[in-house]
Amino acid sequence: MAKVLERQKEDLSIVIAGHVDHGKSTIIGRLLADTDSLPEGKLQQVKETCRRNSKPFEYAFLLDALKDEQSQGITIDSARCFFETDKRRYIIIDAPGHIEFLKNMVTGAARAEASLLVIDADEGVRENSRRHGYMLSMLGIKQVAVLINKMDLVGYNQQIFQEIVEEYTEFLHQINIKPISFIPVSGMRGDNIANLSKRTKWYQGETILEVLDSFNGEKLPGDKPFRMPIQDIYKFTKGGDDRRIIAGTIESGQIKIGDEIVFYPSGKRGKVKSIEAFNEDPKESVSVGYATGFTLEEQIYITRGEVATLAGQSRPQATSRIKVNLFWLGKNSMKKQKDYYLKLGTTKVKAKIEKVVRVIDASKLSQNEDKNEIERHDVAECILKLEKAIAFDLINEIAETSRFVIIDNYEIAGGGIIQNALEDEENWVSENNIIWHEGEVTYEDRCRNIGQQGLVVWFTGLSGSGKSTIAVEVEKELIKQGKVLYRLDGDNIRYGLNSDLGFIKEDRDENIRRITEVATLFKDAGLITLASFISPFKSMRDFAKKKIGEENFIEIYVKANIEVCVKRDPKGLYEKAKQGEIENFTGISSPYEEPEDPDVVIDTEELTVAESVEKVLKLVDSLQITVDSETQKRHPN
Ligand SMILES: Nc1ncnc2c1ncn2[C@@H]1O[C@H](COP(=O)(O)OS(=O)(=O)O)[C@@H](OP(=O)(O)O)[C@H]1O
Ligand SMILES: Nc1ncnc2c1ncn2[C@@H]1O[C@H](COP(=O)(O)OP(=O)(O)O)[C@@H](O)[C@H]1O
Repeated sequence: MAKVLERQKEDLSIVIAGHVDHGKSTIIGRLLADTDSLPEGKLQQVKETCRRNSKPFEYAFLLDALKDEQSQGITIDSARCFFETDKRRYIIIDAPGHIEFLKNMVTGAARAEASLLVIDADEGVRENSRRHGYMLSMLGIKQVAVLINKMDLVGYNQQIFQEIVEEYTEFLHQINIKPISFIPVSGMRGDNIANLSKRTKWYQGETILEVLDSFNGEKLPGDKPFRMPIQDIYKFTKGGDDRRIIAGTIESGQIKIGDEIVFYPSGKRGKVKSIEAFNEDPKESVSVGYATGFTLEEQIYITRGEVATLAGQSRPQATSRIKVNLFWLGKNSMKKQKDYYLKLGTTKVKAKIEKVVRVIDASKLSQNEDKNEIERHDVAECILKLEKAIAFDLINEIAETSRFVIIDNYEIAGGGIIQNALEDEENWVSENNIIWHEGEVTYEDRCRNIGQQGLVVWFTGLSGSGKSTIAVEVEKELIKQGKVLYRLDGDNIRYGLNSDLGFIKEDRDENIRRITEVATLFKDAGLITLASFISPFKSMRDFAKKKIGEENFIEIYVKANIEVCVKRDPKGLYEKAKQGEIENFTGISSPYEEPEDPDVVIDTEELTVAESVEKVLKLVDSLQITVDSETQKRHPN
């Protein structure tokens, strides 16, 4: 588990951004030097090196010199450095690559609460001065100070300063940012960084350090509703210790023992039994910023990616259709139809563009409503369709649980914020006034009653590959183990429930849809369902997995070559199909789409029936969390 954060003096993370060569590194070097945050002798050492190489000393060199030093507490990793004023400790995040910055903002590794935007007085407002402003505004960083740097190059001319102030203020106004101040500075000469400069007598404002100290720090814990994205569940089952610690980092709010937690999107609930801290005594309460864990009175099954919230406080949104504002930094444009991953908090789901509403040029602020793809450096408003519902907040409510990144081919390629939660189109039932009637007995009650969790083991494969043979044997073994289960088989279901369906694609899809509904109900009853169907189409297998729930679903590909299946031909059907007596026969005259990423592949040409069965049982065993019989309840509360 992540170490609990040590917190003494207040921390404030600031992102520093600006066009290349506008002087970010020099300003950072100055800030470190002027606040005595450099290691003993470092300044002298760098000056000495410059002298030896007959190079004029620059404060920017300090950053390079510090990059290698990891031990001093104030040194720099490639993107961050630290310094202190009397008021607090600052973490300066340099945002050169942006992707890294984006990742840090979204994962919480380094989350900026304010920003310094640097503009070169000599060059004036450049494309990136505007783009970076836009990006920060979008990510919800509203505390901004603008540093007009290199004033020495323009003779400390107030007129030039004023013109830039006017031009940039107008731009920032359009993107909803009201800068706290504009400061005329020279990183090179140290004007208005830690001390007011005599060279800008016309400037009546504050130094950079004073402005930093005037930024608001993070909101007090408890100001906002509790949010903790679940990172992991740690199970201890040895030596009488049967705790299940639900771990994560608290993004906002606080909890205490006895509080009722509601997890989203599942809606599951439980009461906090204990609060755990790594290498520390258990605590009574814990608040924002801590990596922590808690246990619950109830044994409920939740997974990474859910968001823990407090009952009675405002709830997060949960849907699989969202309207977002995103900016794209990927080499390849973001396109409709293509699958991406969206990562928000600890959840990661497949995402597709449903609609590009408009594309905005972040520098010129021009808009285009006819584009169908999002190019590098574009900002876009679009509707995303996610593979399943996720929990999140809107940017104005809780920014931390509203920011996301988009992953394209394993790399972060864009990011943004969620503007709106949209109705799930699949939710036609609500439009037809059909409302699921929740009884008072919960899924957890049912599971406790029979001492197991609901699980669907889905066997897919060609006719004759061995699905039924294996499922029948697995069923016998699980019954011996005392499990409560039911086996659903292609032929049996088509015997009654689906006797109206044939083998054209539409009928096969409807077959699997109905079976999925049945399996979902069985799962909800706490049963183990062994489902063996050819289920030749990936889209319907994915549908089953999504509907039943990934954590309660195992996909097993029972694999055997078509030639082998034809040879086995246990029911003589291949022979008939070849003679043209059966139409649309899978593998002969109808396709079978092989699973791309099943939980397990059972190659029945290689394994014996007994070996196949053992493989399945092992997997079922590793996933089935047996509910403790002592806590079994015959009746729910
Ligand atoms: N045209 C055609 N294609 C495939 N299978 C056929 C066909 N006609 C009848 N059968 C018999 O039906 C069983 C498959 O039913 P499923 O419900 O599993 O099929 S599907 O998932 O809807 O594709 C299948 O059972 P298994 O051999 O156990 O797979 C066959 O016995
Ligand atoms: N390792 C194996 N696993 C399962 N079945 C096997 C295996 N090796 C041979 N077989 C034979 O293959 C046939 C599979 O038929 P069946 O289980 O009805 O397939 P399906 O349900 O996939 O149509 C049976 O006759 C079975 O005895």
